[in-house]
Amino acid sequence: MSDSENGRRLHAVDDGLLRRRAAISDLGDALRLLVEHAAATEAPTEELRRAAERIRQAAAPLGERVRGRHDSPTADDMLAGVRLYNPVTGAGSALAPPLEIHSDGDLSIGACTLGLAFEGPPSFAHGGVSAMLLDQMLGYAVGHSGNPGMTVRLDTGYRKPVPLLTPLRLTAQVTGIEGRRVTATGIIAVAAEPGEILVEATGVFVALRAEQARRLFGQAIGRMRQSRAG
Ligand SMILES: CCCCCCCCCC(=O)SCCNC(=O)CCNC(=O)[C@H](O)C(C)(C)COP(=O)(O)OP(=O)(O)OC[C@H]1O[C@@H](n2cnc3c(N)ncnc32)[C@H](O)[C@@H]1OP(=O)(O)O
Repeated sequence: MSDSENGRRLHAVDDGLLRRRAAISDLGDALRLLVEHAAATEAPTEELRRAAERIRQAAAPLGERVRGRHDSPTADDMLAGVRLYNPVTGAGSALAPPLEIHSDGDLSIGACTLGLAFEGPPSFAHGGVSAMLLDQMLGYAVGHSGNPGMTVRLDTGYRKPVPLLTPLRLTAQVTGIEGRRVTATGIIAVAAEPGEILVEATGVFVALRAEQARRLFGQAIGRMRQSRAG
């Protein structure tokens, strides 16, 4: 194959991948709308039954070709950090708010708004949801520092309840690195009052030894390489 033919082929593959990622995001948006409406609806009982039937019908074709536990989604790029179904940040996930994270120097900054589907105490977020957001924030900061690891400890302090339907600002940063252990801290605040801490967390992350990475993720990485080669 000539260079230009190869270039055209790669370009076509990229276009296909981009279109698939856009479609996954679109489906994610639709699912999140559904989840939020389902948590908030006061529609008549018969409408709930009709909706349940229509949703089952819509889900059926998606279930005809599915991946197994160790297969990466074909649209993901684990090495580049593209994880479309991450339950906190994934654009394709029905469960994700989704939380959007970027870095400003050593500081990781996140933004999201939690809908009624995330309710714990009336009108406020479930405490486990706050812990999930902070685990992701801290993990991102740890990865961004160049020392990615898995959470081995997450301490959360709940100072004030986190309001739903209110833009939130989250921040995180690495505070210490000792051998394989990285410590990070983070907070959740209302975006309009970023100085007032609602929830704070400190996490300890441990870098995997090569044999641990092979034991835990070897099958998934092997399948990802196979599917890329094919
Ligand atoms: C950009 C990408 C963004 C991605 C964000 C993702 C965020 C989400 C991250 C997660 O949620 S990860 C999923 C939840 N975590 C897990 O499932 C991890 C489960 N734990 C394990 O599988 C093992 O603990 C692990 C393989 C990580 C480590 O096992 P080891 O047997 O190597 O640990 P070891 O007991 O030797 O401890 C290593 C170090 O950590 C320390 N350590 C372990 N547990 C600890 C703990 N609980 N608190 C404090 N330190 C702890 C331990 O003292 C030791 O310190 P030293 O090296 O200084 O001796």
